[in-house]
Amino acid sequence: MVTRVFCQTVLHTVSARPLRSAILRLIPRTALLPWLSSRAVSVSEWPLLSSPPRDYSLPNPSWSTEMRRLYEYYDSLCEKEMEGGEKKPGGWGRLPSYNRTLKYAAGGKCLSKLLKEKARLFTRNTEEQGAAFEYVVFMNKSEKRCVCIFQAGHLLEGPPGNVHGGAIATIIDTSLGTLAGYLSGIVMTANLNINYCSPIPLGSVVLIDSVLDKVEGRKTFVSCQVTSSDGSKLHTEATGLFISINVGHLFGG
Ligand SMILES: CCCCCCCCCCCCCC(=O)SCCNC(=O)CCNC(=O)[C@H](O)C(C)(C)COP(=O)(O)OP(=O)(O)OC[C@H]1O[C@@H](n2cnc3c(N)ncnc32)[C@H](O)[C@@H]1OP(=O)(O)O
Repeated sequence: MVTRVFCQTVLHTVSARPLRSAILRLIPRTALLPWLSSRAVSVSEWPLLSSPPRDYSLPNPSWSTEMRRLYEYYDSLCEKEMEGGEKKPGGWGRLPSYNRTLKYAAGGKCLSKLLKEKARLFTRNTEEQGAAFEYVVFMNKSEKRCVCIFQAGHLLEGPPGNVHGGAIATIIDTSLGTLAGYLSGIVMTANLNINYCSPIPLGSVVLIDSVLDKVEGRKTFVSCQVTSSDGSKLHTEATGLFISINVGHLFGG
């Protein structure tokens, strides 16, 4: 709370960008985590917005039967509050997803003012449902693993009828980055290695299963496999290196 108030004060009062960055660099990453990480967000915790932001990871009419089936499967594994306030243990949790991560993270509204007003998260930049990246991430903290259910829309075409390699890299970066960020705080991608094994048909649903390999100081090593929804076909394999940064790094510090 103290950190949050401090950051908001700095951002409101310090207008010189280098000085602002320098001050923000002094704040430990871990202190910022609770209000920057996407898992800290819930609509009920966002009283500053006049209308709640759209959570793009919830089912919408463009989702295929397979996408819904997988969503319902992982959702059934999630921790749920039961009648009487007791929690049904599950180990899994669904991560909400907004089109301006920083703005909708609790307390991030002030930081987001420093960024371009029209900026949108690359994977959530169209309102046309089903056109591009339809995905939802389920996190298993104890297993240090996450599963992303991804349905590739028609705007992601590369080879005729199949998904563009850059779009595949994007959803891999998103999945691995979400896992690394969840486990290590604010991170940036330093390295991605991708092996494309078989094409992903447009409109199909795939699973991106990501795991933590190791953490060495500021370096978080993660890897993933992209498979068909029944797991029978391997489409892509990747490894990623994510480096923990101070928030000032995002502002040129
Ligand atoms: C914020 C809220 C998020 C919420 C979730 C949103 C969901 C969406 C998720 C979307 C996710 C999307 C995410 C995105 O798309 S992030 C966007 C794409 N990434 C970038 O633009 C990053 C650009 N690069 C940099 O900013 C810096 O180079 C970084 C920050 C990466 C490191 O610069 P920094 O000056 O800080 O660190 P350092 O140079 O002292 O190096 C430190 C250590 O790391 C080792 N090293 C460095 N680079 C490499 C390399 N390439 N291979 C192997 N090793 C490497 C290095 O040897 C050293 O090791 P050691 O000597 O200590 O052993």
